[in-house]
Amino acid sequence: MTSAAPAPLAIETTGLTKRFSKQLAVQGLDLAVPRGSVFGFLGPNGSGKTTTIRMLLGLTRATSGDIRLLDGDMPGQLAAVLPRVGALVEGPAFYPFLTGRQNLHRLDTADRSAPTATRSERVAAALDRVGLSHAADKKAHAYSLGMKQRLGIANALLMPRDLLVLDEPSNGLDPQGTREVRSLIGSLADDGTTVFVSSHLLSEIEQMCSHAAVMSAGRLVTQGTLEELRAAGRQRVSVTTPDVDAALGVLGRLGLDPEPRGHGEHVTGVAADVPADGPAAEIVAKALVDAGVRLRGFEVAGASLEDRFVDLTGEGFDVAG
Ligand SMILES: Nc1ncnc2c1ncn2[C@@H]1O[C@H](COP(=O)(O)OP(=O)(O)OP(=O)(O)O)[C@@H](O)[C@H]1O
Repeated sequence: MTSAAPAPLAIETTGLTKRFSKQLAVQGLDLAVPRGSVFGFLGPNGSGKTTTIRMLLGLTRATSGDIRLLDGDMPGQLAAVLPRVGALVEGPAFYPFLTGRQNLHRLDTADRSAPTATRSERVAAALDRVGLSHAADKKAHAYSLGMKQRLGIANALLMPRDLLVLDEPSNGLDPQGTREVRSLIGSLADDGTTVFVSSHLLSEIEQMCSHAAVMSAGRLVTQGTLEELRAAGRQRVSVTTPDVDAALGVLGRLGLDPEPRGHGEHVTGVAADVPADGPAAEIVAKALVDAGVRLRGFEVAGASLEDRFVDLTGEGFDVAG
């Protein structure tokens, strides 16, 4: 599934495939990342996310398929495209006995497209952007993991970027570090930068992304806006009412297959699964009310992305933040 409105794409891959000697790590990937989106690249460990990101950035060659990054072909137009892309992949190596600021100066020196004259200013701005100004002159070995990760993101922000590619930016972080990184990503997107962020945590993607793609065993199983992905799943409607027979009749007439909730004399209502193309919850509620069914409770459940993804991949996802 792709986004309904054909927006200009920041990343587009066609049939992208990577084979390691015996193993197909990525198979026929057609990825469409709209500009301005915060795009979550979700999948369990080993599903091919890092391999895909490495191909996108020209760090490894695709076995077959095409990549367009910011309208340039990769890796053909790598030299023109990469200065517009900030990346955090496998965490940059920092010198522990240099300060955060000194580390960024060093990394900026290595970037030939980065003007020397503005270096100090840009380093200070990047540290400020990630909330590390107060720790700029502390040695990197004294940084927490979350601070190191933010320093890595600051490195990606030393130059103005149209696209940020972040591979598992909150991997290994405690909940506080995870929150810091998450809110930082939200604020980057507010500036209009497209952010492509991988994670194996569904909750993280749900909290910060506008779009997502799901990988399973090297294949893309779905992509789209979070609303599209949610809407494509089944839901379960549960009604609490004393008018059980009437409610069963109404739901049946809507094409659903309702069943009573509760046992014997303790039937408290009815419930029914609503398929993705079934009536919307508000239609069900209105039909019940119009038919004079007295509602004590009306719940819609199962509209979670987790259910949807488990349906699609047959795998559970880590949901903990
Ligand atoms: N250099 C390599 N040589 C051989 N196999 C590899 C290599 N790199 C990755 N793989 C394999 O390709 C598959 C996809 O790995 P990849 O690292 O892309 O997954 P991932 O979704 O990023 O997982 P993780 O979150 O654990 O990094 C895995 O089965 C992995 O073992």
